[in-house]
Amino acid sequence: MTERRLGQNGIVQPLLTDLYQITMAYAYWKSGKTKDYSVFDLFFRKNPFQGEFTIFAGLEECLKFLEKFHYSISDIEYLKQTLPSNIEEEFYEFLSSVSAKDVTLYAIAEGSVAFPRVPLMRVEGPLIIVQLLETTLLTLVNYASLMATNAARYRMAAGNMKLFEFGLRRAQGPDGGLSASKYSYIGGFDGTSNVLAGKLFNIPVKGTHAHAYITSFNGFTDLRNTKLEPKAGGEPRDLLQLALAWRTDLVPIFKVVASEASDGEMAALISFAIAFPDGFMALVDTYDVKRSGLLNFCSVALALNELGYRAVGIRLDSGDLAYLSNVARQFFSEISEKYNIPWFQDLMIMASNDINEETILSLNEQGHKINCFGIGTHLVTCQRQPALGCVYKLVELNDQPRIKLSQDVAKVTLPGRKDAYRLYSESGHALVDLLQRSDESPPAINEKVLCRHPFIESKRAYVIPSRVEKLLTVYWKDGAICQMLPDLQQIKEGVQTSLKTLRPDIKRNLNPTPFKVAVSDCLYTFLHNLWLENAPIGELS
Ligand SMILES: Nc1ncnc2c1ncn2[C@@H]1O[C@H](COP(=O)(O)OP(=O)(O)OP(=O)(O)O)[C@@H](O)[C@H]1O
Ligand SMILES: O=P(O)(O)OC[C@H]1O[C@H](OP(=O)(O)OP(=O)(O)O)[C@H](O)[C@@H]1O
Ligand SMILES: O=C(O)c1cccnc1
Ligand SMILES: [Mg+2]
Repeated sequence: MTERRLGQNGIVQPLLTDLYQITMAYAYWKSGKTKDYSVFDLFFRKNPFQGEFTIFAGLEECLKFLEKFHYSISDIEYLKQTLPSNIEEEFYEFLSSVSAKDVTLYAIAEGSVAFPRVPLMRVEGPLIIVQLLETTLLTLVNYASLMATNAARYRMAAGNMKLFEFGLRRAQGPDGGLSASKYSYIGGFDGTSNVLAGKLFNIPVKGTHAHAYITSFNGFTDLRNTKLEPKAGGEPRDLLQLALAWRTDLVPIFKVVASEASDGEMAALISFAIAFPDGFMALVDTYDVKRSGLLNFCSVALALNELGYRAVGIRLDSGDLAYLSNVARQFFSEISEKYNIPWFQDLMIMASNDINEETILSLNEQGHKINCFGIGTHLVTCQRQPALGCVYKLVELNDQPRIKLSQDVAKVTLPGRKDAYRLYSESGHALVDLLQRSDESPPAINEKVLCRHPFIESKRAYVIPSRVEKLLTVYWKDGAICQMLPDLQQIKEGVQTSLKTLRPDIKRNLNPTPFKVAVSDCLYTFLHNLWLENAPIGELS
């Protein structure tokens, strides 16, 4: 079967929802609302991480959910036991017959940048069914988009450095861990340590070793085998003897006493190099990076080189990562020059240990020689902002607009069935996202269009777009996915392409400029008239 099917999350099913969706379904059904036709918008109100953009993700999983949206016999049995006993039997018959065949779902492209208030999805269809989808769609979009956004921010901070996601052990459970691996890859990571994610989503898997591996060796007597066949074939050589000879040679470069270096660590590195002579990567901070780890690593790497193998690099997991990376690179360069081994100066220096976006930016400022990060906790738990506040709001019922009022203007919903367009400048930058009523004609290239702030009357601007992109397109109709879906790799590339359309000031880390989201003149008037119609006039006394 395709990867996409393999990747399907087994626990995503109709009962993965809030009870109130099902109790509302019964009350809707009881009050004869089975034929009512609804339009819901799924959107967020604020970008996460004090940023001014969000990456939309999770669409494919939503579509897979619609494909199998059906209450099984055991689901119905469970609901019968759980809901009050007065619920009529016919409701359960109705519930066992529901599917998403009468639902139509429009969405923006998965991996695209998105902004507050612009629907990520517009879901239309029978009120009861579309309401029943709320929680599941939200849970599929919220974390996925948050994670992809977090990863995209790390990618921007890290530039061309390699980024690996190491978060499974710290993630919000197995499902959170799996989603984190998938959506951090989409957002810009190069791979994951999560083997199941690698298998399910075809993501590159990578890894080094833990401190336990190093500390499990006490000394050379723990080594049962020290022989390694040269890469080109021939008689196996004693890697330990070769490495020890190199260690003696290197002592003057490292300006340490050979006895300071740990023999247990050296033994661990020898055994790992024998197991993976072509992929030798060493954790060097177990005892002392400068006095032991780097010296032992370089000795083993040079011994491997004698046998025709190229070591990969080191991992630093504690201490001052900027300083230690500079020290390591300096040694690698000296060795490269002294022994005329050009690639030695380019060995990989991976850093890990509680890295977050700010750490990467700070390391960049300080100057460092790291070219790869392994990132877990902060990335997968989105520690800086643990949830994206996507909501799902009714905007139209039976062709009548619906509005949700609030004391907080930011929470007032934009009523009616709407379309969204992204207007671009001649240079290719996105200028504004424009929301219009669906029956308005779309903005046209090279024609002036009035873009209004949804709530502040005086804030408006004319825009003459050089390109107009229709953001919401139909993905699900008549019971089937109706667009070719991009694979993970294409979505990942789409994220970077989409981010390139944003001006740098919108993407910067500190006090970024908000991207403008506007409404058409027609939607502005419509919204404010409806607001006045629905807002009760109070009486002062
Ligand atoms: N040069 C640096 N600039 C900014 N932050 C750094 C720098 N080097 C390391 N860090 C960060 O500082 C923190 C150091 O954490 P902590 O004090 O727990 O680690 P440690 O003492 O080095 O390691 P451990 O306790 O695992 O031996 C980590 O979050 C790390 O990512
Ligand atoms: O720091 P994170 O971003 O979460 O990255 C993953 C961490 O997981 C491992 O540590 P481990 O679980 O062995 O424990 P430690 O915290 O004591 O290093 C690894 O050495 C990293 O430090
Ligand atoms: O492979 C690694 O180095 C790794 C994997 C998970 C967590 N920490 C490190
Ligand atoms: Mg750690």
